[in-house]
Amino acid sequence: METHVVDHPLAAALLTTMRDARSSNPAFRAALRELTHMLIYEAIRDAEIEEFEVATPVAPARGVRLANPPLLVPVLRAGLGMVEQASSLIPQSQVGFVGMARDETTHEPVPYLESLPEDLSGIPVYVLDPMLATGGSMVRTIELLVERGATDVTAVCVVAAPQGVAALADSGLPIRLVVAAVDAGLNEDAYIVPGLGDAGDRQFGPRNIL
Ligand SMILES: O=P(O)(O)OC[C@H]1O[C@H](OP(=O)(O)OP(=O)(O)O)[C@H](O)[C@@H]1O
Ligand SMILES: O=c1cc[nH]c(=O)[nH]1
Ligand SMILES: [Mg+2]
Repeated sequence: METHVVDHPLAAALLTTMRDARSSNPAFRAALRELTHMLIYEAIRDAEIEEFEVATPVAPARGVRLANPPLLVPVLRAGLGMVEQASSLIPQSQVGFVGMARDETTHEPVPYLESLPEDLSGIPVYVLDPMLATGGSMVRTIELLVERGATDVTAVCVVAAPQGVAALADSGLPIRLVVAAVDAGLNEDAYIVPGLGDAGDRQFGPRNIL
């Protein structure tokens, strides 16, 4: 599996704000928004383009646009904090939604919402979720996409554990990973260490289901 770690001082500074337990929910959300900008910028670097002609005030010029804009899929809740920035960078993109909550005892993902186009064949899909811990939620999400015909999926994450990266690689699913950092591991509650805590709670407060 292709893994691209976005190694950049500005990305590292934003990630530091997200890691810092003293950062307020609004500060955490703002840093995630800005960091998403950099992750998407890197993720789309090699996307296919098509050319067309534009007229400047002076002369004709070569214009370019994305040949095949991606479908963006934030994984609720935590991925919601990435979707506005991603869709403003790629205004032609459409957005689908997956709701997934990890059971706090078993650490297994429990899907609770699936709002996606019927047929994803030929459409690049960018899954947005800041956290890749055991990898269970991301693998389950990509399985939902593959069931609809997706063959080109990019996971855009902020922090990953090595176990999550391995789970994606071992899944055999058509996936590449763009991430700001791969941390040391997981603790007994399957939280990433050092990580940044619960990315959903740090944006929105505690969740009330599961
Ligand atoms: O790799 P995994 O072990 O599956 O863990 C990662 C998942 O956990 C978090 O969501 P959570 O279940 O906390 O839901 P939330 O976004 O609503 O807080 C995170 O946003 C991922 O979706
Ligand atoms: O560290 C972790 C693991 C799962 N989900 C989170 O939000 N954070
Ligand atoms: Mg959470």
